[in-house]
Amino acid sequence: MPNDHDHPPAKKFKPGSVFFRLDKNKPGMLLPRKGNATTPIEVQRKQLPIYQAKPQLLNQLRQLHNAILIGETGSGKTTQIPQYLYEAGIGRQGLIAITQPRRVAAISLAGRVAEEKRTQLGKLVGYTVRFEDVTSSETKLKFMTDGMLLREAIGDPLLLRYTVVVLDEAHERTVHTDVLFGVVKTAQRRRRELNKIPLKVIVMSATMDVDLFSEYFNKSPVLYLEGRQHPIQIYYTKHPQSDYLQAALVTIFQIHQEAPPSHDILVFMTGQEEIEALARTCRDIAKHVPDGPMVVIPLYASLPPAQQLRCFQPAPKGCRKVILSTNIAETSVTISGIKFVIDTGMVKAKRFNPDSGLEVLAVQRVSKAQAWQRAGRAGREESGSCYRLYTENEFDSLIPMTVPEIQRCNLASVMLQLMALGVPDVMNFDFMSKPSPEAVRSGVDHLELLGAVERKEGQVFLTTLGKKMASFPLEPRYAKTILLSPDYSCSDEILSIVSLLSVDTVLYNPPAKREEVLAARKKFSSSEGDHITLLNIYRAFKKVGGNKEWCRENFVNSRNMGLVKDVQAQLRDICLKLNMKLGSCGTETGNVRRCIAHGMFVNAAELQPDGSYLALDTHQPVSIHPSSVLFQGKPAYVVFNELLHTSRCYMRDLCLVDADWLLEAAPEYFGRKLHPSKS
Ligand SMILES: Nc1ncnc2c1ncn2[C@@H]1O[C@H](COP(=O)(O)OP(=O)(O)OP(=O)(O)O)[C@@H](O)[C@H]1O
Repeated sequence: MPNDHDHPPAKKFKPGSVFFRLDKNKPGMLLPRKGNATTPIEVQRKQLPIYQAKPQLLNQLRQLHNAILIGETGSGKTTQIPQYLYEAGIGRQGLIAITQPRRVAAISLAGRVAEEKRTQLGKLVGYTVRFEDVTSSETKLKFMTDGMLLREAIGDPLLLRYTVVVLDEAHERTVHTDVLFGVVKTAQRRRRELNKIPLKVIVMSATMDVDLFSEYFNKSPVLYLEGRQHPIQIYYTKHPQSDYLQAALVTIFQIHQEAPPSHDILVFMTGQEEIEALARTCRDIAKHVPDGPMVVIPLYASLPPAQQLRCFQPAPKGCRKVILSTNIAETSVTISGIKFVIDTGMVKAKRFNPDSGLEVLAVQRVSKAQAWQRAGRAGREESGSCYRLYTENEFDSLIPMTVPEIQRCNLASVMLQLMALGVPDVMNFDFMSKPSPEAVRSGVDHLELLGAVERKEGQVFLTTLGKKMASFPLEPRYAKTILLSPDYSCSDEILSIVSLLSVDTVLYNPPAKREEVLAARKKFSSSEGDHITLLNIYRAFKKVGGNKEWCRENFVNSRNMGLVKDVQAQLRDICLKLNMKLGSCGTETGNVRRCIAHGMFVNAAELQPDGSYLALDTHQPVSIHPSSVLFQGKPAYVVFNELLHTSRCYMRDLCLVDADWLLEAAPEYFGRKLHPSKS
C-alpha cells in the first residue's frame, strides 16, 4: 500500500540549530538550461538541493570547528561539501578527508567528484581503501574508508596532514567510525593545545541522533538541510511476510512485468549465499517470461572490488538491471538508473553477549534509520519507489537507530588497535556510546590470553607480540596464528588458510546440485576438518593454475580464489617486514592444526557425553554446522572460526585439535575449563 509519509519523521530540533529550508519547487534556480557553455554535470551540481544553501553553509562552516550536518539522502552532502570547502579555500593548508564506512562508497564517490571537478582520479581527488591507494601529491580531496584513516592515525595521531575531516554516514556507527570519533576529537584538542593548524571536524548523515552527536562533539551546532530533490513513494505489504525471499522474487517480477526496462531495481538482502541463490532463480525465470531481458548483479562485501563496481555500469539498452545487495549499498552510493528499491527489512549483523562472551552473526530486522537509507537509494536522479516487504506496523516497531557495533561485538580487536594508537587508558577511552565495562574487560582479557597485552600495576600494556599483531589488518587470533606459524614451519599453509577465511566463501553450493557438489568435494575432504579441506582445494586450484573449467567442475568460486591470492600476497609482505622466516610443512598438516589450536584456542569446543558440544570459553551449547566436513563425525575437540545463530548456535569452519595442544597453548586457562579426564 502506498504511504503518505515519504520522508523520515520530523526530527527534534535543538535550540541554536541552523536551518536551511530548501524550496522544493525551485531546485534548479538561476540555471540557464540551454544555449550556453554550462555542461550537464555542472547543471546537475547546481540542481542539487544543497546548492541553494551554499553561501550560508560556507559561512557557517568557515567559522565552526565542529559541525553536525543533517540532510536528506541525495541532497548533495557527500559530493558537494568537500568541493564547496575546497573552492572556498577552507582547509587549503592540508587535505580534506571524507570517510566512508565502506570501500565501494569511497571509490565510487571519489570517481564522481573527480568527474564533477573534471580531473583525473588520483590527482586533485583521490581515494584510499584497504589494499588500494589512488592518491598523489596533488590530492586535496581524499575519500577513504574510516578504517584507513584509523590506520593512518597509528603513525600520525594528530592527523597533521589533514585540515578538515568529514565523517560521513555517521549513523552507521561501525566500530571503526566510533573509534575514529574519539581519535579525531583527541587530535583536534591536542592540536589546539600545541598551537598547530586547527582541525575542522564535520559529521554528516541523513539519519542520526543529533543530540548525541552534538553533545559528544563539544556541543557543536547542528546544521539542518531540509527538503529533497526527488520524491520517493513508500509501499508496505498488507500482511507480514513469512518468506521475505519469496516476497522479493515476486516483487521483482511484478515490477519487471509492469515498468519500462530502463527502470532498474535494487534489492536489499542479508548475505552472499542468499543473494547468489536468488540471482540464479531470477536468471532462470527471466529466460521464461515474455517481459524482456534482465541482467542480475550480485553485490556483497567479499566480491572482488572490480566485480563490486559492475553494479555501476548501465545495463544494455532494453535490458533491466536488477542488483541484489547486502547493506553495502545502503548508504552513500548513487547507482544510476535505480528507480525501485525493494527492502526485505532484514540484515545480517553481529550480536555479542558480554556475559557469555559469545559473538554471533545473525539475521535480524533493520533499524528505521537503515530502512530510510535503503529507501534513499531510489529517487536520486528522478522520483523513485521503495517497496518494503513488511507492514507499516512492523516498520513502526523497528528500533529507531542501529545499535552501535561497538556495543555488540567482541572488543579485542578494538582494544588492540587503541593500544597501537598509543591511547593511554584504553579502559576509559572517550567513546560516544560506551561499551559495557564487562565487554571492555572481556576484550582485554581476550588479548591477555593471546599474549598481546600484559597488566602491570593496574595498567594494560601492549607486549612485543601484541605490537606485531597490530601490524596485521586482521582479527587478533588470526594475526597470532600467523605469527606463530614459523615455530611449526607452516607459514605458507597458515597464510593460505587465513586468506581463505578472510575472503568469505570460496566455494559455492547450488542447492539444486547437492549430489554433484558432494561428489566433487569428496576429493578434497579431510577428516582433519574444514581448514585442511580448504587448504587442499586451494592447493589443487593453484596446481591447475586457476583453470576456470576446473573451478566450474569443482564448484569453486574462481573470482574469490583470485582475491585470496591478493590477500595472501599482502599478508606475506607484512610478515617479511617483520622479518619472519616463512616456510612450508608440505603434507604434514598435523603441524598446521597444532598451530591453529595455539592461535585460535579461544574458540574451542568439547564433545559432551550426550553427543552435544559446549564452547569451552563460555560453556554455551553449540552445534557443528551441516556445511562442515566434520558434521557426520563426533571429534572430541575442535576449534571453530565463527558462530552463526539461526535455529541454534552453529560453529562454522572447524578444525580437529588435540586436547593436549589446547593445554599447551594456554595451560592455566584450559586447566580450569577442560573436561576433568582430559585436564
Ligand atoms: N555516481 C553518480 N552518478 C550519477 N549521479 C550521481 C552520482 N553520485 C552522485 N550523484 C548525484 O548527486 C546527488 C547527491 O549525491 P550525494 O552522495 O552527494 O548525496 P548525499 O546527500 O550525500 O546522500 P546520502 O545521504 O544518500 O549519501 C545524487 O542524488 C545524484 O543525483
